Amino acid sequence: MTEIQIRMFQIMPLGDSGVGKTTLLNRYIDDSYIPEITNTLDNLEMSSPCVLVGHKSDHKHRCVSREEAEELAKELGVSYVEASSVTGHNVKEAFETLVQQIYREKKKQEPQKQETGASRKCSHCVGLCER
Ligand SMILES: Nc1nc2c(ncn2[C@@H]2O[C@H](COP(=O)(O)OP(=O)(O)OP(=O)(O)O)[C@@H](O)[C@H]2O)c(=O)[nH]1
Repeated sequence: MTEIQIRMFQIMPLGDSGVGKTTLLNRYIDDSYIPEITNTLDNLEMSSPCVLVGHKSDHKHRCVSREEAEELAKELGVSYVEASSVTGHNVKEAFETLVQQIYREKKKQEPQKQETGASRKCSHCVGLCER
């Protein structure tokens, strides 16, 4: 019988107010876009694993060039993905890139541990099923 492992991760979108954290999550979770969303967060700090998302890639006018953003991602040592909650472009990829990084980190932290059967860590937001 095929063994299925379920891992649960907590993730957190970070960024200035209005960059589109809520809409990005909505697009990923519900595949929906609701443009009028009230502000939900002020500033927060957090450590890696992290993916830098160049959001609103559908926008006609860029605030930051791809080169600048890629340079920043390199400095920070994180992956860079350009995405849009309006069109859904690369939204899935952004979250999957993050989950892959989390998974790699966990593997590094637990190199000896062989898990069998279902394993459950903490709840919220994203679950990854491996076959
Ligand atoms: N063009 C474009 N606009 C977007 C996109 N995503 C969000 N927006 C716009 O940006 C606004 C802010 O989006 P939110 O998701 O509320 O931003 P937030 O980062 O959660 O904001 P806070 O709650 O203040 O932290 C939305 O009302 C949309 O008008 C996108 O992919 N493309």
